Amino acid sequence: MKAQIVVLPGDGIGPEVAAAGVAVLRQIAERFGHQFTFSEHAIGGDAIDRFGDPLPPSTREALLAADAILLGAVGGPKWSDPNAKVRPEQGLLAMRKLLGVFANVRPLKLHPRTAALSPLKPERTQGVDLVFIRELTGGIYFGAKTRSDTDATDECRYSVEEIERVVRHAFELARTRKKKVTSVDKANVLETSRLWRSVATRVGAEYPDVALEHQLVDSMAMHLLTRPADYDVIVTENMFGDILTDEASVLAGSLGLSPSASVGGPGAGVYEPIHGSAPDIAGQQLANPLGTILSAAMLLRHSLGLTDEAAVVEAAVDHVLEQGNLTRDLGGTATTQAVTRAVLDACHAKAEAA
Ligand SMILES: NC(=O)C1=CN([C@@H]2O[C@H](COP(=O)(O)OP(=O)(O)OC[C@H]3O[C@@H](n4cnc5c(N)ncnc54)[C@H](O)[C@@H]3O)[C@@H](O)[C@H]2O)C=CC1
Ligand SMILES: CC(C)CC(=O)C(=O)O
Ligand SMILES: [Mg+2]
Repeated sequence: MKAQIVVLPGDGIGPEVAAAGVAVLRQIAERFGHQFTFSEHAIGGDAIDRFGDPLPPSTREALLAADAILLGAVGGPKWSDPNAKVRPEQGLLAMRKLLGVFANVRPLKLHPRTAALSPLKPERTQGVDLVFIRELTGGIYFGAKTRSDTDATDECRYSVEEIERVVRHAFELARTRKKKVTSVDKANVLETSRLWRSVATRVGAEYPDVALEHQLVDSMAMHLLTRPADYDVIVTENMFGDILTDEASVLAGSLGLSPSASVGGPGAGVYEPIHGSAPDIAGQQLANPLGTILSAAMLLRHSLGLTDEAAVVEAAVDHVLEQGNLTRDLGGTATTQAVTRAVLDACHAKAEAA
């Protein structure tokens, strides 16, 4: 198959992990006889430096013509002055809005070797297999903002349509899994959450085969650490999902292991690790590339329909974890490039065996 893949390396460790994802996709294309074309474009701080715009027109044009998009990460201290007129993260938000990718799918599957690194007792993490569906194009990140010398505001707004489509996405996914949806909100305080809860309840009635429970976000943050194996699909609004998924990544052993797919728009999906640009380790080959490589596997499955190829990549990652070829965040000493090389070797072996 032919596919145009737009690569957005971004800032900090973004280029290091994006290179790992591209290397794996190139090898899969070669091994399985696909023609993937890769084109790199600017986003975030890199784009501010080069074009004065965190999502320049050349990048927008490429995004709209792509079959799939692989992103590293954006942001960093260089562009983080609270008084800066323009910020890298605006490029990321503008891209999500441009593509209409309202459902951010963040799976959390644990590998026994790395789950053992989690601060939780093994009996607590046993059997954890859950997926967050985070609403991605609405809520407080996209509301009107004001700031004066004396105060500031961020508006949080959700329409029924925005809630309904993402909740429906969660129910459809739950039907293919353990048939349970947990809808997370703050309905004891927020009007947007009360609307969220009423829409989730109405949509849930259309799925009598799927159990629906509502959970307040503060206690959800606690339950994720005390009984994570009780959950299947967790659907929530943009900011709550952003925060809960970083928390949940700890159960897997490292934030660097978590992939994501942003889907639901009319065009291409966006695939990126859930972590940020990690300025504290950038440029040192310390970044764990596995979250990005697993995002590349999601790209193969969800945007290109290449399920066998995606399974080869996921099996290769499992093999590398099993072998203990680990970056520093997982207690190892391997570099980003060495772990990527190990995944490429394992992909080769798994594809031969397939
Ligand atoms: N999608 C994106 O592009 C995102 C961008 N950001 C941006 O990233 C910048 C840094 O934000 P932080 O709050 O520090 O979050 P972060 O996710 O970049 O880093 C948090 C901690 O996790 C570690 N870490 C993250 N990814 C890792 C990996 N692959 N391997 C090993 N260790 C890893 C970092 O070294 C750091 O100690 C900010 O400018 C923020 O806005 C944050 C989240 C997502
Ligand atoms: C700019 C932020 C919304 C990025 C982030 O933290 C994320 O998408 O996980
Ligand atoms: Mg985040």
